Amino acid sequence: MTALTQAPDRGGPAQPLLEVTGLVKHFPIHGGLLGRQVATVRAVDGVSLTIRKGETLGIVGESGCGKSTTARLLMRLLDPDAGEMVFDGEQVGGTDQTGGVTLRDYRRQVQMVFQDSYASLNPRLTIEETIAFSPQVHGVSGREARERAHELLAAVGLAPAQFARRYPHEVSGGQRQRINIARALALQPRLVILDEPVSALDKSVEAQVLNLLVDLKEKFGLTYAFISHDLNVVQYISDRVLVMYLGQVAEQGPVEEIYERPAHPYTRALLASRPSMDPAKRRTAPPLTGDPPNPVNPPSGCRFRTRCTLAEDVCAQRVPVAAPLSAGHEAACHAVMPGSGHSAAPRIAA
Ligand SMILES: Nc1ncnc2c1ncn2[C@@H]1O[C@H](COP(=O)(O)OP(=O)(O)OP(=O)(O)O)[C@@H](O)[C@H]1O
Repeated sequence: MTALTQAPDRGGPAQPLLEVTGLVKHFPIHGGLLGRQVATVRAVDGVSLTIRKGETLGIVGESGCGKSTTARLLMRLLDPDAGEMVFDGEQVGGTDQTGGVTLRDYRRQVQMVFQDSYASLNPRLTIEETIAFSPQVHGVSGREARERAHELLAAVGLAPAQFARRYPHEVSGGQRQRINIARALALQPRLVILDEPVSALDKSVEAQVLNLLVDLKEKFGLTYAFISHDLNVVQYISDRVLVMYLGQVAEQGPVEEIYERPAHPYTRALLASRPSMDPAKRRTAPPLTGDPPNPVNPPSGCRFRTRCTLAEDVCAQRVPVAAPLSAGHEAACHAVMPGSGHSAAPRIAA
């Protein structure tokens, strides 16, 4: 048995693997003849989250709410403007002097799978070369890296004898996404960030790839952050769910809590807007209307207030903080925050 088929001891499921506090990423917009900065897109604006060992954290929200920017920050493909990241108890971005995990080591332990399976593969490399590339960069011998590539091809359901020598354009979209997954696992990561990994696939292929991801997580002892705008897919795959709105966290909690007892009006509206065959799952709240505001100039106070049926004066005046609702479930909404001044808020006992 080789190292790849043996899941290393990664600790109990409740321990945090990645803890992120106050993550911020603003993009400057330049314009005019002199190319001066004319505006700032507040793509991610104070996101805090925890991904526990062995779990899948689903991240949902409408287009433009900052999911992909969050994914790139978690992967450290982008540098945050502010915020702290702690990976398995160690500060991310440390040096020999400061201690902590170096970015190079972090980027080995955290890998990413993107939506566009074709764009993320080099068309000039065979599938075997594609998967073996990163291990070789990290000092694994050519022979061992090729063996690892074949083992991973088999693990993602592609017969090595049939696929190893082919090029990305010679396989289907679903097979290409399997290759991307194999490539992401080649450095034996602990955390895999999946950014809309099944959104470009047909429904039947989508189900196969989702089941494959579930199997691989078990087999290799992985932890996932799963980003998607598809609430049904996120419900299927996640243990916990984080709902983003306009660069911030609206609500987070265990998957059953979020889907059965959503507290934030945004989560309720999102769920009411999703396509469902089950009438009981439809229209539990008014569905979403309109588009999210521009993240260059977000509304004051609660960012959702301009689309919220519960909005009151306090929602424009104060930024809501996350209110704890039940174990691990919290929502940033004045209407659920005891003593917030919102007419629907629980009263604080004297
Ligand atoms: N490099 C960039 N420069 C300027 N603005 C950016 C940049 N990248 C993202 N944005 C903006 O940041 C906001 C968040 O974008 P992001 O792609 O993270 O959202 P998303 O939730 O992943 O959306 P989608 O589901 O459409 O991919 C958007 O308004 C987007 O236009």
